[in-house]
Amino acid sequence: MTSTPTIGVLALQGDVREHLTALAAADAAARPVRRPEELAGIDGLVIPGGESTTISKLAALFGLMEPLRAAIADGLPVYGTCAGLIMVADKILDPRSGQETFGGIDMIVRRNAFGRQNESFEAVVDVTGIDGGPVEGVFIRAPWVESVGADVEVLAEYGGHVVAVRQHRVLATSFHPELTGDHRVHELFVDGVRAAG
Ligand SMILES: NC(=O)CC[C@H](N)C(=O)O
Repeated sequence: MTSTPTIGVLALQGDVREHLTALAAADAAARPVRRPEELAGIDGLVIPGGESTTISKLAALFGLMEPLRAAIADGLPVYGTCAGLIMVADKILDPRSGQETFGGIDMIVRRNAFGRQNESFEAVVDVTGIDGGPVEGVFIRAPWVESVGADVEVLAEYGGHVVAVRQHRVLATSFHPELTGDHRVHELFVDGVRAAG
């Protein structure tokens, strides 16, 4: 692959523009993806936060559920943030009825785990594989990872809970790094996409 991979941002809901900006800063060619045809030609995909129940519904409506499941199973590198982490989980502990995921990481996640009382906060998180000190994570009604399978790497914990994981080419964080102007998590993902090519 060339040194500038093309990375899609799933544009059904969420911080699409901020992810496009962060990916461009991490030296990727980034573009929104809404329709199954737009999956062609991408080297990786970011799934933004938002509301996982809505993303699940919209993905089904746009005909993206099966193509994306197949692409991930086939090795497409994906980075999911917050609701995006939920979308790449093989299992949700507390799904809404009918809520589905794309899967990709052998883990069980708990939605809204950090609690409604404290719905949104920022915290510094040490992420394995990221140099130069901890990253500032923005947690917005964030999930945590309840348990992981043997092939899943835990990259970060916060408050005793797993908040960043990777399995093969799929990376996921409970927090939003696209809101801070620090692009190191996106760089970690883009480096992984280059290595996969
Ligand atoms: N900021 C977010 O992405 C919130 C995730 C949301 N609580 C969900 O269950 O999908």
